[in-house]
Amino acid sequence: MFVLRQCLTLGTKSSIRNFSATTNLVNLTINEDTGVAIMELNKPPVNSLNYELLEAMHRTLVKLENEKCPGMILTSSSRSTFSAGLDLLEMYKPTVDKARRFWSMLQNTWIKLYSTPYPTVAAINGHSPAGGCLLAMSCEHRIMVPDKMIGLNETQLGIVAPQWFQDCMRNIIGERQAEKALIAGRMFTSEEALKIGLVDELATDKEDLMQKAHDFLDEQMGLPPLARSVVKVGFRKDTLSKLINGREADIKMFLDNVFQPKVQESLENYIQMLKKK
Ligand SMILES: CCCCC/C=C/C(=O)SCCNC(=O)CCNC(=O)[C@H](O)C(C)(C)COP(=O)(O)OP(=O)(O)OC[C@H]1O[C@@H](n2cnc3c(N)ncnc32)[C@H](O)[C@@H]1OP(=O)(O)O
Repeated sequence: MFVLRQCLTLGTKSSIRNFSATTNLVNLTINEDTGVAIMELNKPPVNSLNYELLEAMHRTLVKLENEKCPGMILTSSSRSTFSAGLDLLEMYKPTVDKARRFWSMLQNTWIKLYSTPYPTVAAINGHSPAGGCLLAMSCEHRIMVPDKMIGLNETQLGIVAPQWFQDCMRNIIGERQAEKALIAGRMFTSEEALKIGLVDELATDKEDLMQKAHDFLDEQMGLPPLARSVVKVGFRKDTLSKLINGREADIKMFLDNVFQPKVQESLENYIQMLKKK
């Protein structure tokens, strides 16, 4: 543990391999002593998930899988935001081809993240609405800094959280809480999210956040990895298979939904509102 902390705080070059050169959108740091990967989303200002960021994430997850990563921390380089969710500009007046390509990459990335055999922890160092919340919920453990917001707020935007977003939430906070949260499109403060189990721990600041994330991975990496991963994937397989076996239907649902005039109107108003802030 001491070695790991020293590497992180001092940035000891011999112990950390940094792959940020391969893609600027995701900074990947791997500790050579422990193998632990830190995947830092780096699309300023708010890590909105456009095709390019999703593709960079997917590529990074494939790399980690090939290298038999023992554990991964997902976090963000933004000071305010973990991820602002799906990039609204990808959904506002797209061509059919662009929308289809975007949604398919979102599916690819989520399937990879949700099915990782190794332990994953979301170090949520900022706001985490909608697709940002999905990323956090796809990790095994969630630790969040205080005074930020997290949740699936789609309803409030006049759009519908896809079934697999909803399933992820239901799997974590249970049927009743998820139904209430999803119908209202409710955003929770960090403290409220802890109370309902949407996040597992709160941290005092970024340093504490990363320390707690490493502590979680240390504990998980002490377990027999094969048994651990079989149980994890077993718990997730129904949610995964639903999407994997229904990818085309899910794309069709997205396309039908996103091209509705009412949805386009809601997106336009929301984008304008964000720009005027
Ligand atoms: C039809 C099927 C739908 C499928 C399901 C959809 C899922 C989704 O994920 S939809 C996206 C939902 N996301 C949100 O509701 C978040 C919107 N953003 C915010 O609430 C805030 O930006 C914030 C709390 C995340 C961060 O606040 P702050 O630090 O104050 O930053 P600003 O609001 O000033 O934003 C900076 C900059 O970024 C633009 N922006 C914010 N979010 C998005 C986004 N999701 N997509 C694209 N662009 C976004 C914002 O417009 C600002 O732009 P500029 O004015 O040009 O700087």
